[in-house]
Amino acid sequence: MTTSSTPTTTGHDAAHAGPVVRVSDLRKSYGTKVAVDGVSFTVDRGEIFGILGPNGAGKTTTVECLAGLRQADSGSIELLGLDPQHDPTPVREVLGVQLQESKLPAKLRVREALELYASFYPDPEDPEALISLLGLGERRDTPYQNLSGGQQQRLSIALALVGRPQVAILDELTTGLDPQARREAWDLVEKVRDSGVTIVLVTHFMDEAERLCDRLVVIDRGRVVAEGTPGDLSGGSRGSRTFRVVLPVAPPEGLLTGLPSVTSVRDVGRELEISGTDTVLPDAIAALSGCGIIPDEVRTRTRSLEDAFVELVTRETEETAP
Ligand SMILES: Nc1ncnc2c1ncn2[C@@H]1O[C@H](COP(=O)(O)OP(=O)(O)OP(=O)(O)O)[C@@H](O)[C@H]1O
Repeated sequence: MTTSSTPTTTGHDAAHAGPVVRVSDLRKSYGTKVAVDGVSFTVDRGEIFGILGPNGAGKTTTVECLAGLRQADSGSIELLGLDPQHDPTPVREVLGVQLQESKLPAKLRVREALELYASFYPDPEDPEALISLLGLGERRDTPYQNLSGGQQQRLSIALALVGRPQVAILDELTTGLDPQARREAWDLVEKVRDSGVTIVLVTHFMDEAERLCDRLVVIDRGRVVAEGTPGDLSGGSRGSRTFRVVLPVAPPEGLLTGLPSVTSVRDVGRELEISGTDTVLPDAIAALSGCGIIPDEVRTRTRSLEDAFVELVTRETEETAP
C-alpha cells in the first residue's frame, strides 16, 4: 500500500542481504528460573513474524534480548548485521520497539509525544505523516490519558515507527482492546508492513497470529516447540481432515472404518466424528449413500492454529497477572 502520507523507510541498511534477524541458541535465566532455553529463529525482510506462546513462555525476554534491552546469558543475535547484545546503539537506529503496556505521561498530547520521540533520532519520520497513517488526526491534541485503549496502542505503534526503523517489535499489541479496536490494530500492522517495515509480533492470541503472521515460532517454557506458517502449524497442508455427521440409522459395521481414507470413527453424542486423509469426506459420504444412508447433517471443521497450539503447548501452572 502506498499513499502520500505513508512513511517510508530510509534504508539505514537496505543493502543487508539474507534474514534481517537471526537468533541462535539464545539462553537467559533469572536466578534459577530459566526463561529462555535455547531459542533459535530467523526473520526475513518484509514479513510479519510471530512469536506465539502462553504467558511466561519467554517471549518478552527473547525480544528484549533482541532489542539489546536485556543481556542474554549465551547464544547469538544478529539484527541487520548488527549485534544488539554488544553494540546496542546502532541497533536503536534501525529497530523500533513497542513494549508491553508502555505508558506515557498522562498529560502528554499525541503530537507532543511524537515530536519528543522524533527528537531522539537523526532522521525521524514526519510526525504528521504518522498521525495520518495511524488514524490519529482528530486526536493530535488529545492528552494521553484521554485516549481510548485502541488509540493509546496506535500511538505506541507510532512511537515505535518514528525513527523510521527497518524492523519493528510489537509486544502484546492488542491485549486489552475490544474486538473492533483489535481489528483496526491488525489492519494497521499490515499497513506498516506494506510500507516496508519488517515486523516481529509477540502475542499469546492464536487468532492474531493466524490472521497476521507470515511465519511464526511457538515458544513454550523457553523453547521453540513449533515453527512454520500458520497453515503448516494448523496442519491444513498435512492432509488431515475431520468432520461430523448425524445419520438417520447406524451404518453397517466396518463400512466407514474399512475405507482407506478413514483413520478413525468416533461416537460423539448424536454425531459421528469421522477423521482421515484428504478425501475422507467424499469417500465416507459416497459409502454411506451407497447403502442408502443420507446424512441429516454434515458439519466440517477446519483444524485451527488454536487446536495445534493446545496440542503443542502444555500450559505452565503459573500465576498470571490480572
Ligand atoms: N525480571 C525478571 N525476574 C525474574 N523472573 C522473570 C523476570 N522477567 C520474567 N521472568 C520470568 O521468566 C519467564 C519468562 O517471562 P517472559 O516475560 O519472557 O515471558 P512471556 O512469554 O513474555 O510472558 P507474558 O506474556 O506473560 O509476558 C516467566 O516465568 C517470568 O515469570
